[in-house]
Amino acid sequence: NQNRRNLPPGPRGWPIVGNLPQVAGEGQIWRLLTKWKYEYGPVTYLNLCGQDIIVINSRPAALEILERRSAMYSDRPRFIVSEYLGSELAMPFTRYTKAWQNMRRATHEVLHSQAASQYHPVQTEEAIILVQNLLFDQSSTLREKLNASAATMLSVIYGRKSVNSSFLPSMHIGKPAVTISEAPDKLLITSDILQSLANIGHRFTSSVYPGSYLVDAFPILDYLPKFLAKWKREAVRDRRLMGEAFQSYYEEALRNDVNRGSLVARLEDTTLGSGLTYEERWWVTGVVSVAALETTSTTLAYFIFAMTLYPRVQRRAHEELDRVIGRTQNPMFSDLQNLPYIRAVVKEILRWNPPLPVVVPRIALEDDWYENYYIPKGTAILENLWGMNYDKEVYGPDVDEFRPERFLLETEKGEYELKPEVENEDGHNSYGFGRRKCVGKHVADNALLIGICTILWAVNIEPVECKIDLARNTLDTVNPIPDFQCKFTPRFEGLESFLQHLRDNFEYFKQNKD
Ligand code: HEM
Repeated sequence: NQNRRNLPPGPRGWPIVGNLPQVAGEGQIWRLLTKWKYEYGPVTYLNLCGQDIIVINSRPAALEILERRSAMYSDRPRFIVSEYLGSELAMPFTRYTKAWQNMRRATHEVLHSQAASQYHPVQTEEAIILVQNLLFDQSSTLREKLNASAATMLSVIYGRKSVNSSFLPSMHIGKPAVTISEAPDKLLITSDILQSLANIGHRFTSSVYPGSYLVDAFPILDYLPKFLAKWKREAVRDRRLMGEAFQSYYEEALRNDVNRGSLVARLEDTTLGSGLTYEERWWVTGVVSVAALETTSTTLAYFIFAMTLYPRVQRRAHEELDRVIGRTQNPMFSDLQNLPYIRAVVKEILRWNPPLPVVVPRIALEDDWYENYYIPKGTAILENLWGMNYDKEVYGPDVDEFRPERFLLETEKGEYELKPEVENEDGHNSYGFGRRKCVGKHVADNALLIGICTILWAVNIEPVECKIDLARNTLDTVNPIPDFQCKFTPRFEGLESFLQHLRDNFEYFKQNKD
């Protein structure tokens, strides 16, 4: 094919295996892809054992290919192990099918920007609970506290009563025996739903990591019978475990949600779930919970980490909060319009350390051209969101720095306002592009805005002298959680009783007591 002479540039590969040796075993692949971006440009060509891959490294290329031509680029390629795990039921991994459309429609219905504002009250209350836990709860780890806060979404999906009755970590006896990072490829389902959902997420995302399974490079290996293929046995077993877990969460929610407001109840009681089979309904609710949980809690962890590294940013945020909100009331969603610095902090966190630096690839459904480059039909298209967020031409030479001011203009009074071009735009690329763009984006933004604002309003975050380990080489498409220590202290006297007073008057808390 003459056109193949016009494939985008990329690193030279080996005969037969192509670029596999360069990418296989390379943890945090987005850093390597971003290094190549500076050598080869906005689109890079790779070949993994004959599979064409084009990496999209720039926002203009992503907008042109994934948004303007989205009809041609919304399908996912086939990953054999992921298929055995149940990808056809797991929305972020599903092919571009009628079933995906029905799942997307049902989830969009409860997550679009106006629907998302219904959750403001519970997100505001959850932010207060998080602050209380950060300051005064010595019994759980930082990660557990952040996960519990991100689990607000579970109450939307499964109903508040279900979440309160059994899902929150404080209700569980003992800690899970194995943590996520110790066993990413062995699925562990425990009585702790938050831990189990995180483990399910890692099982899927690590199964699509480039080069992680030989069978995806050499599909002929799929003909091996189960007794000769450990990966197949494990994937079949894990699919069963996930299905059983999702089904039990779903059915427990159906029993407990007497108010019938949860996504689960709406899927059963209204036309929302009409295009979905019973099995698809418990999978979609389970998988959306997975997608919501760790992305949000990892972003909160990076926020706290950034505050330990950049006290100057924390000081400026405190100044803005003292000026706009004061200390006699807690932040509300209606305050955010007057808090440009806080809004810039949230944008900068998502730019600086996106929880998903690369995304499950798409596939080109037809032969196509981008600028003068040829994209053959069947090419896997990989979004390098990290590379886009670290684009020096867009964000300046200091892309490694955490600097919210890049989204701000300073006024004559020495205050800040958001640059007009980011007032209604994300300013980063971390939610992806086109028809598969994150469906939970509005809920996620709201949780981060009110969570980060409330933490900064109430708490001083200081580093504790320790070795920070950011170099872990997980073979996964998700950003590893920073491992660090810090100290939280109240920002003003009387905070403890003020928080308790707020909590005593919560709707959420009252229902909790019923
Ligand atoms: C900071 C938080 C979050 C980030 C950075 C994030 C990012 C992303 C990204 C990059 C994708 C893939 C987009 C693509 O293929 O181009 C995605 C997909 C998805 N996200 Fe999120 N997400 C977040 C939170 C959430 C939340 C809170 C929910 C649910 C309430 C959610 C539900 C989903 C679902 C269901 C998909 C699959 C969409 C599809 O394939 O149609 N996410 N997310």
